[in-house]
Amino acid sequence: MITAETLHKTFAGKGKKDAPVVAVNSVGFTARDGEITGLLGPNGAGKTTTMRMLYTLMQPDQGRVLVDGVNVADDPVSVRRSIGVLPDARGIYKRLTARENIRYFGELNGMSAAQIDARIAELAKSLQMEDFLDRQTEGFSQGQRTKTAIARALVHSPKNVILDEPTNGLDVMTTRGLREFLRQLKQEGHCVIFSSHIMQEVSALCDRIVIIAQGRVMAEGTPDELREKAGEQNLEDAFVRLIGTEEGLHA
Ligand SMILES: Nc1ncnc2c1ncn2[C@@H]1O[C@H](COP(=O)(O)OP(=O)(O)OP(=O)(O)O)[C@@H](O)[C@H]1O
Repeated sequence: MITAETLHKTFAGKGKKDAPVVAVNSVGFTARDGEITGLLGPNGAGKTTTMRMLYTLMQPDQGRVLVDGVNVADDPVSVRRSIGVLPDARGIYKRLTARENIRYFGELNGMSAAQIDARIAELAKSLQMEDFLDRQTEGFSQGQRTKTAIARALVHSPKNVILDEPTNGLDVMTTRGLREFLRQLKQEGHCVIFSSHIMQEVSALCDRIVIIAQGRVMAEGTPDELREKAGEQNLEDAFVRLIGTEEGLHA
């Protein structure tokens, strides 16, 4: 379970005249185990910055993050072991094959060679990576890179999974496969958080949705709760009403 409490993050403006950018302004929500929680918001809403604070890459100016009850600021090392992260910059090593990229992370997490091999076989099957698993990743398509980065994030079977725009740039079939995979993680009891600016993506997958715009949580709840809150039958109309603009909510 991941809880964000009143997170704030402001970036200093660059250049003499630039004002500071308030990227995240009092964001709070809880992502439960066995559920998929979606952070939905237009470009620049603060999703990536929020996620970076969840996965210990960035420290909030105010507020705190609890992962399974542990304050990230108190024990970032143990928290990192219990989370798997697909960062916005996928950052896979291009000289290594997909298998070597995944294996390296397994080693960093203290897994044995046999454990790593078994886990890679499982992930490669679920993510349909078998055809390119032993190719060097230089020249990989965006979908192949994303799958490699997801497998690498999950090699140590982390309880909590944080994915920044996982379906960005993926084709329809790959997206469907990935959705199935995320549902499988949920069924296994993992806590899954992912971000997206595509309303249809979030509504197809999420148990709970946190709508973020201009660094703030505009609304939060199940799709039904959001429809009720907005007084709209149609989820898309509900989003538009809650966010106050249609900008950025479409594919
Ligand atoms: N390192 C940084 N320095 C300065 N400003 C930043 C930095 N990182 C983010 N920002 C600003 O903070 C705001 C929120 O950015 P963020 O990347 O969190 O949004 P996002 O919701 O993930 O957007 P997108 O959907 O476009 O990826 C933006 O105005 C962005 O320009």
